[in-house]
Amino acid sequence: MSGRLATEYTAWKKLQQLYDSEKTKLVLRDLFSRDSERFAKFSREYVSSDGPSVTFLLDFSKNLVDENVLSTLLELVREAQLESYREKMFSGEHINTSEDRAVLHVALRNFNDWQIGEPGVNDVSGVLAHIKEFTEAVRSGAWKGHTGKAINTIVNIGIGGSDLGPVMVTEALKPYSKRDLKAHFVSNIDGTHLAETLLECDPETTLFIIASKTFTTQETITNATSARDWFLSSAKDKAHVAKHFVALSTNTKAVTEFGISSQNMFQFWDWVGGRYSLWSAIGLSIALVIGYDNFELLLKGAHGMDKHFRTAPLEQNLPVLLAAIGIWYNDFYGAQTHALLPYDQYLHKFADYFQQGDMESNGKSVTKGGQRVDYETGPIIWGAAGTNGQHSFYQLVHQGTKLIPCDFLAPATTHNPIANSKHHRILLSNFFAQPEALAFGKTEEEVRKELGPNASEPLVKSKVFVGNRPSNSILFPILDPQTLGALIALYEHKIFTQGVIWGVNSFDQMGVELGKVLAKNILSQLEKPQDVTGHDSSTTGLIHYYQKHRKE
Ligand SMILES: O=P(O)(O)OC[C@H]1O[C@@](O)(CO)[C@@H](O)[C@@H]1O
Repeated sequence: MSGRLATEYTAWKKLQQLYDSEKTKLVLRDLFSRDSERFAKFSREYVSSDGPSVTFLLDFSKNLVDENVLSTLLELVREAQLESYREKMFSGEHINTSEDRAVLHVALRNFNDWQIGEPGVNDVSGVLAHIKEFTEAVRSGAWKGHTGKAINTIVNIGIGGSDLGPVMVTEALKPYSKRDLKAHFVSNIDGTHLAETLLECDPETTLFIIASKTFTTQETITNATSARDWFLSSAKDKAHVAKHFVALSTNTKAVTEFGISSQNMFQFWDWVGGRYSLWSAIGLSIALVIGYDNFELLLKGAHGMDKHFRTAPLEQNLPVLLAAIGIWYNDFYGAQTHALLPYDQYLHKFADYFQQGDMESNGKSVTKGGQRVDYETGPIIWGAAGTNGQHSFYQLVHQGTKLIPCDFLAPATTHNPIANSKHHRILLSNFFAQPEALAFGKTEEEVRKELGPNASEPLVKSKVFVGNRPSNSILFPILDPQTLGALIALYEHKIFTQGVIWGVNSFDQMGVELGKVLAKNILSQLEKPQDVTGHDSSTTGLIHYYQKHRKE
């Protein structure tokens, strides 16, 4: 049962023994040379069961596993009762125990496929209808600003899950965007973010979207207030706010107190986690940019993956396979990070998105049962689009002292086949080559043969690639809304599965609270040096230096 210490599982102990006894034998050069069927055995093609067609290939053969390791990892998944916990999630049980909430982002893309009893679930379709109606009005020009002009600019003001999902998806699906509708995303409290954005905006043709689940987040409310002040400095009449401000929130009271009417509010519910909210009203900016129909394809692509995750046998279950293999490195090989490396410029925000998605979910050290873990939990998620990463951090990934499991993702077909797709062929040649280099490296013998007999020993040694560095490769036909939806859901369910095994609550975020409280206290002390009390000498010294050197 989840909430237990993972190290208590029998399968965990077996995995430790396997690691200790088999590690030196799990060498990819040997595993591949011994088994010509390895790729066939350790790759799966995903094909959506219904809804919009989605297919992609997951090749996990370049991982440091054999059949025995993989089956033992799946034993661990079973012993942690993943399947039972998965059903609790899908059925709306309050598995977010610290906040007594259900976890039902799957209900946002369910299209009434499954009956779920949680209050609000039956209102999802109504909110989607409101999103459809509103986005079509704005995109068609029917929605007019206070001087009668159509909207040509949207500014989403939100942070964390109220920003990262819309940013990542609107970047990823730019080929589907309405190019004459400019989208901006303001998240940082740093005045620079809003100031620089407003330079691009005309108050007569700009729509502000205030995105905040709680509608209390200091950065967002401060930015929203300043944006409203900026707007009113030219529009003057507060009545005009209604044509240029909408809100996305669970907090109707706070929205109306801010001055946005409930008619201009798109509601969602407490069972939507911030980092799982792009499928909800938080996705309004996405639907404005790519159109409601494509937004619906995004949701339906995710729903197809939900059905796969809910029903596929563990051996065929892609989120479970990714989760299990990730735990093998994180908890037995000592890997501290996991790299997401999309070979698609449109996915350049993919890793950023899952920094919150994964690290805010599983960056925990206490189980749901209140025990401090004695094992590693959530990995550090990072990454960048290929091939840029190859000219930045791949040196360390290939020849550094750290094991960094990598996920490579790529579309077989580009949206931009310039130069007769020459660019795409070069991109994909790297997508294929990097995992090969990481897995199989280059031996000292191969280096000597290449450099000849006169090469110095240090030079030879510096050119050896030890290899045996693991990766997953995900290859899909083209990056369209439904495929993106399925890929995001794939990783969401991977994160869920790992959280169940580690016994942590993947759906609260207590760790973000202390900093906020301390900052509020310091904010009240920034005026004068004598105001600064109750801190260590470092914090006090820093604040005094700031007070001495600030100009404003
Ligand atoms: O949507 P909101 O309520 O403004 O929260 C924004 C973000 O702040 C948090 O750090 C929680 O405080 C993230 O979990 C959340 O996505």
